Amino acid sequence: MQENKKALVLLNMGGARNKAELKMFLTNMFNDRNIITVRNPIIRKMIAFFITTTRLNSAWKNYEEIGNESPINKLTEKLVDKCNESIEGFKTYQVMRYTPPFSQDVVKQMMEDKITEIVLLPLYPQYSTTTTKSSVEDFIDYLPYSFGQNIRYVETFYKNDKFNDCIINEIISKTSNAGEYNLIFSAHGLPQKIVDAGDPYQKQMIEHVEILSKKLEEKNVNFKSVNLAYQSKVGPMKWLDPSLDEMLKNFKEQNVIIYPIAFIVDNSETDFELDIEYREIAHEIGIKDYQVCKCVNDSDEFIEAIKDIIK
Ligand SMILES: C=CC1=C(C)c2cc3[nH]c(cc4nc(cc5[nH]c(cc1n2)c(C)c5CCC(=O)O)C(CCC(=O)O)=C4C)c(C)c3C=C
Ligand SMILES: [Fe+2]
Ligand SMILES: [Fe+2]
Repeated sequence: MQENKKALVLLNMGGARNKAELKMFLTNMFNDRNIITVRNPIIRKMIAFFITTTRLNSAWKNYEEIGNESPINKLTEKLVDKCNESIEGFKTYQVMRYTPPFSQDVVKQMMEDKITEIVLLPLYPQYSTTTTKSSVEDFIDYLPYSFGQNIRYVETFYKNDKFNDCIINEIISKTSNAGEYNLIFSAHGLPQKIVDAGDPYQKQMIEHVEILSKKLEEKNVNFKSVNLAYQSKVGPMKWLDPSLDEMLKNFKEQNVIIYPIAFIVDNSETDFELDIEYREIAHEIGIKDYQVCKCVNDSDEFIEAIKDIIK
């Protein structure tokens, strides 16, 4: 009888290691039918070409400020290594959606490794068609038909208690005086049109913030205020409200702690946007102390949460 060989596959977005990869990232992202939802692939290709061409140089300047690459790749690799050291019974792989390693190549490797059972873990706590669905569909597209049904995926894990403990502990580590700080959960934004078409991301995000607020209350950690805002708007369309820029304006001469609630590992949106760009905005507004929490990354606590999430 054939031995059962299980794989845990971490799915993430990817990010640029250099300027050529930023072009690749943008091209692949804007050709994704879950991101640009126009049906005609030729029109989508034209839109992708237009956005990539106009955005490339200005976007690259942001990566120059964080060492010429996104931290997302190295941090996801560290997480994979730690899973391989600590999670028994699984070989862990990573797949990125818009930069290598791509599904096609990893699936090929997994078939060579004679994997017979797969658990997909998209590194997005809340479900979105633009992230979870896009990554899972892309992976399954490359899985040979002969592999059969031995595959399952984690749709969301924002309700997982161990995961939420990781978030709470990071937030608590930022101050010994919560009453003096406003806590802002900052989520990556989404076009309103995608939510109106049925994407559950906003609803789950609101629920996640409620769960975390309750957990803080239970621990008797009482922030001056707890808020949810959306960062990283791209283009002229309406995106989810309130934006992080607008939210920060409420806290002139006050202290703020930001938690990046949509991400598992730090990336350009945390290291550049939150830590550099929004910090400057906060300074201009007159915010006194502005702190950005780290994502859960490859912390021992998060590895324990993964064990619980996939069990
Ligand atoms: C229409 C555009 C975009 C949608 C929708 C979108 C959704 C979305 N994205 C993330 C997570 C990440 N996005 C990242 C970068 C990034 N995102 C967009 C656009 C959309 N995202 C762009 C154009 C970029 C590149 C940077 C830039 O030019 O602004 C990243 C960072 C990758 C890295 O380089 O480190 C992450 C992570 C989520 C969770 C999400 C929807 C829920
Ligand atoms: Fe994004
Ligand atoms: Fe951005």
